[in-house]
Amino acid sequence: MTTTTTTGAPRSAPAGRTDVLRASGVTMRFGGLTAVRGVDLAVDSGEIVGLIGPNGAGKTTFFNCLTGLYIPTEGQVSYKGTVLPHRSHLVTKAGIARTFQNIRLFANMTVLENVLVGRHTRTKEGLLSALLRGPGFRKAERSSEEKAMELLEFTGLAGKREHLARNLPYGEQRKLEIARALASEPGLLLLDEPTAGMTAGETSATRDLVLAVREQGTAVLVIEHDMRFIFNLCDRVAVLVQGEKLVEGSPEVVQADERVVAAYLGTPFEGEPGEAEAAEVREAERATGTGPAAGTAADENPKGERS
Ligand SMILES: Nc1ncnc2c1ncn2[C@@H]1O[C@H](COP(=O)(O)OP(=O)(O)OP(=O)(O)O)[C@@H](O)[C@H]1O
Repeated sequence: MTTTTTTGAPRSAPAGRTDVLRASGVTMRFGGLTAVRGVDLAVDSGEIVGLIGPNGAGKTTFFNCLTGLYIPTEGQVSYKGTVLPHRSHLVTKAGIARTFQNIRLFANMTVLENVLVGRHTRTKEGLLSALLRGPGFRKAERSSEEKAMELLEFTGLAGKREHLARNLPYGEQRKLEIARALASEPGLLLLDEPTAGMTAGETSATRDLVLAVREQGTAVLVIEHDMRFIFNLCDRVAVLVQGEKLVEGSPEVVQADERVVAAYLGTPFEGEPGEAEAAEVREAERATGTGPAAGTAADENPKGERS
């Protein structure tokens, strides 16, 4: 895959693969702020796709639109050909699981219990029952326990099954989050900055884990600021800048795209998302005399970069 795309609907899965995720024209506005603008993105079976972009580019907002936490202002999201509801537990039930930028474990529950809670969408018992550990949950727990232990073996945490989540080292807490997400048996796993704050060794272990997740048949969409991690791991990478998809393609194509480098360095470039709107505002300010006077430092440096 070496295509570079900036516009257009998400393409269909290539031969031998099937559509897992298709996001079409997803836009999310918060009042006057458009955090995500008309983003198309597809993930196919067997793929690991990276989503990168500078701080505030809209990556997490886009994830929240995919997982039903936000109702997109425009656009729609399908999973395996079915449009998803705007309810996060129904999205999980449909087959999309996620981890969050900040660790969200049940700190005072054991490692095993955390994974068992993650099973609740695949059992008849609800989350409340799981948290209260009522009789119905205990029965369902017996059949879930085997699956949970498999996941703990898979993530290398089986030996710590009885440890409280809060006592795990940071890297293992991140692993536990992934194990818990996998407990819902997803077809797509969304990871939001899985290596943030990790040592090089932990990052490398996370890479191996994500590759193993793919081997087990779960496609992955991952947000990450660690470029080395993304470019070594992903089959395809999409770049968001100011809420818009700027580039999408193989890691080689994306790394070589000078617009991506410029976006990270904060250097203006031709056709930059939001640049046309910014130029209109500057023109209006000039016309009404409300903007900075021509020739000032601010006018020459419209992005307000420090020199
Ligand atoms: N609930 C919200 N209400 C208002 N504005 C929001 C909300 N969530 C996000 N934003 C704004 O939307 C923009 C995109 O934020 P978002 O967190 O999605 O970016 P990001 O690419 O994930 O950034 P980072 O890499 O720093 O996590 C930012 O300007 C942010 O302030």
